[in-house]
Formats: sequence, structure tokens, C-alpha cells
Amino acid sequence: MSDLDALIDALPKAELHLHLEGSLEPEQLLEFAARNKVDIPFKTLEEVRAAYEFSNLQDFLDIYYQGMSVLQTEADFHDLTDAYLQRVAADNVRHVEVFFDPQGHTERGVPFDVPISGILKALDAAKAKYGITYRLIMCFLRHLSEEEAFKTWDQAKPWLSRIHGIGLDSSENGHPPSKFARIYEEARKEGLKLVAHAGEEGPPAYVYEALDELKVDRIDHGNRSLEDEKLVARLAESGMTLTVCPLSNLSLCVVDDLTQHPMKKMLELGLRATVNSDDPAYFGGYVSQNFRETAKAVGLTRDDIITLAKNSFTGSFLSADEQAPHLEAIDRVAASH
Ligand SMILES: Nc1ncnc2[nH]cnc12
Ligand SMILES: [Zn+2]
Repeated sequence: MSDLDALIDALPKAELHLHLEGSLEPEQLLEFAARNKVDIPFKTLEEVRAAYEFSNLQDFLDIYYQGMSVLQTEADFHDLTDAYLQRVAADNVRHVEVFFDPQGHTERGVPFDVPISGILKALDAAKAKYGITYRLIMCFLRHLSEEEAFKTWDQAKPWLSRIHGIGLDSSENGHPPSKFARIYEEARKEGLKLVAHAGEEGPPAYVYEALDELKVDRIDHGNRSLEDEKLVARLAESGMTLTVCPLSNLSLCVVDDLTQHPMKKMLELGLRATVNSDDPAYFGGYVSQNFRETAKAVGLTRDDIITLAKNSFTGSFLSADEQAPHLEAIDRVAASH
């Protein structure tokens, strides 16, 4: 193992961009399909793995929504979440801010309470079981209407004390952030944190809309911001966190090759970038694997890696007091590696 890989393993990390439904491993997909008697077009692990090949975001989303069909019961959502937490605990992940897509479930007849109950049971046990703290972010599917988003918002009302933030995901092009400005306004009034996918495939204008119309606290992805110098300066000056997902970007052809990934450039531009896995079961790696492969491909230094680990906590929704012990632990690991 290289020195950098050992440092990556040892550093405490937070993951800020993770879709729980995107942590559905091929083995689990087959297991849940069998236990729930759901018909899926795959019989073997090889067939599932072969389907996990994409050339753009929509290609991936079609498989991602199909995969969700095996998630039926509270136990399924619990087991899915618990498996993710167990996996990242082994990578020294100490805090997670995870997304779920309620509309991907309610649309196919699974009541809102089912996914959130199962997910929260696993998250609530995570501190004792794995030493991991959490925030839960409910995403709206942007290819659906504003009216659908408001229906979901109403279903979420009894759960608002358990939901820390809202997000916006799914097909980006043609679905600008402004379409959801009124939902974000409602969530802001409730004191929720606000994030949105922007600039993954969509243009810099969508990142401006996320900032100005949704008033987000964090941008998910944000890669295409680099096409606009003024936007980069604004993001850097305001200390806006970008939750960047290198192996996702490679799988979805946002970059042609990992050596072309903008992570190093983002750091050089003074952006508060973080490393995340997005949908690790589909994109070939959990958060540490994203660190390792990106470090090798773009030449991240020891200091870059330490900065990225710190960014993952300073960009989180933990309070400064909650962040402090993690930042101190990073300094201790850095001093001994
Ligand atoms: N990378 C991504 N972009 C948009 N929507 C998503 N849903 C799950 N992963 C996503
Ligand atoms: Zn995402």
C-alpha cells in the first residue's frame, strides 16, 4: 500500500453526497428481489453487473429506478442503510449526510413512511454500532412536477423533525433549479438545510439558479462551474462546499478519463471541494476508493488529501463544536503519517 493510501485509510472522513438507493449492491438486488418475489430482468450477478454500464446520467437513472423496485419493506430500507454504514465504517467514515428519494418509492406504491422508517432505524443505531453520526436529506426528483414535489412535501410534514435537509436530483438537463424555488422557500421557512445537484451535466446557469433562487447551503457536483470564471470566484469567496463525486463522473462520462478530473484544479482555485461516492454500488467504489483513485489519477498531494478530509467536516451540517474533535483527529493522523 502506498503512503498516500495508508493516509487516506487512516483519516477520519465525512461523506456528504450519497444516495442510499445507489448503495444497492448487485448481491442485495438479487437477495431483495428473491425475498420480495419481485420480477427483475436479471438472473445472475454477472447479468446485474453487465447492466451497470452507462454512457450518461439518464442511462444510469433508468437502471437506478429499476433497481429500486426490489425495495419494498421497512426491513429492506433498514438493511440497505445498515450495509452502507457497515461498509464505510471500515473506511474510517465518521459522519454521513445521506440522500433518499421518497418519490422513487411512493410512485410505485410504497408509502412514504416505509423507506423513512427503515432508514432512520439504521441511522439511529449507527452511533452505537459503528461510531457514525448522520444527517438525513430528502431529495425531490426534478423530472417530476412541482405539484408532485408539494405532494411529497405534505407527506414529509410529520417527519420534518427527523429530516435535516432537502435536495434535488435525477435528470438535470431541462429541469432547472428554478422549477423548485417555491418548495425550497417552504423548506427554508421550516429551518431545513438546502442542497441541490447542479452543474453535473447542466450548465453553469443552473449553479447560479441553485445559489440565487434556491439559496442552497451546498452544491452537489458543481463540476461545470469551472466553465465560468465569475462563478468560480463567487463559490470560492463564499466558501461554498461542492460535493464532488469522481468515480461517478467517470462512470457517467462527465469526464472521459479520471486523469481529466477537475478535483486538483478545484483545490488550486480555492474551492471547498469534497470527495464522495454518489452511488457506490453502481460506480465502482465507496468514498475511500474515490480518494485513492483520484489521488493517483490527478496527483493529489498529502496536503491535498488532508484538506479534502477537513473539507468533508467543515462542509458538513455539523455545528463547529461537533466538527472540532474530527478536525483535531485529522491533525493527529496527519502528524503520524
Ligand atoms: N449522480 C446523480 N445525479 C442526479 N441524480 C441522481 N440520483 C442518484 N444519483 C444521481
Ligand atoms: Zn448524486
